[in-house]
Amino acid sequence: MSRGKFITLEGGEGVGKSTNLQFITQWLTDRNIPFIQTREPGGTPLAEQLRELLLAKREEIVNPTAELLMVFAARAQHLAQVIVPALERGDWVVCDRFTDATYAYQGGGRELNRAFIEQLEKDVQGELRPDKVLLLDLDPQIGLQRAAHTGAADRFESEHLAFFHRVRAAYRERAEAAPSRYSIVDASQTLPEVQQQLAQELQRLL
Ligand SMILES: Nc1ncnc2c1ncn2[C@@H]1O[C@H](COP(=O)(O)OP(=O)(O)OP(=O)(O)O)[C@@H](O)[C@H]1O
Ligand SMILES: Cc1cn([C@H]2C[C@H](O)[C@@H](COP(=O)(O)O)O2)c(=O)[nH]c1=O
Repeated sequence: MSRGKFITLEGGEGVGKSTNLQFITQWLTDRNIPFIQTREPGGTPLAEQLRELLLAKREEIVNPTAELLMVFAARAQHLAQVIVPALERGDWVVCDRFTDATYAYQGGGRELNRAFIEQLEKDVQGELRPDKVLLLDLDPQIGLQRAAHTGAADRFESEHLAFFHRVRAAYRERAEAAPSRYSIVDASQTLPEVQQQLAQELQRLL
């Protein structure tokens, strides 16, 4: 039994992750590829509770290091309980955000030390990295406008525009540094154009 493929979908707020996750899971279903769909932060009962704590708006200012450690606490649980067993069974894992989001939001957005994130990544994940990161790239101003139609803003969505420009730049920097593992998809295109590119990227993984 060969290990399943690990695919992550990344991008700023309102780039179309939810919409395109449905497309990706339908694409896999149509080809009888066994997969699980999951998300970060989240994916297990404990990690979902940590997600709620992370996303809730609150009076208290959340310390960026505390935020980073909570993200990795949720990830450790998610990896042990869900992601690693699925990959070992031969299932593909389609994950809505993973560690690239940490480099983008906590590294770029919060400006935390990158070496600290790298150390946590090594300690929590060992050698495990996604086989393919699909990065939906969009001007944050457009993304926030799109996201505004999908409900009340959470703690991250309430950040200022400069935060999201740093998030986007950090994502792009990572993707441009490793083009074989990352695919940048221009999310300002029409949905059919975005999905045509996603299908091409998935086809290459077969
Ligand atoms: N390529 C596109 N062009 C125009 N509108 C789009 C496109 N992709 C998605 N949308 C629309 O943008 C809105 C946000 O999309 P979606 O909820 O999929 O994004 P998201 O990245 O999951 O957002 P969030 O992170 O806020 O949940 C939806 O109304 C969706 O229909
Ligand atoms: C994995 C991860 C996520 N975040 C932030 C990014 C988003 O604002 C929320 C998740 O909500 P969404 O429904 O996926 O938009 O969490 C983060 O800051 N760091 C991370 O590692």
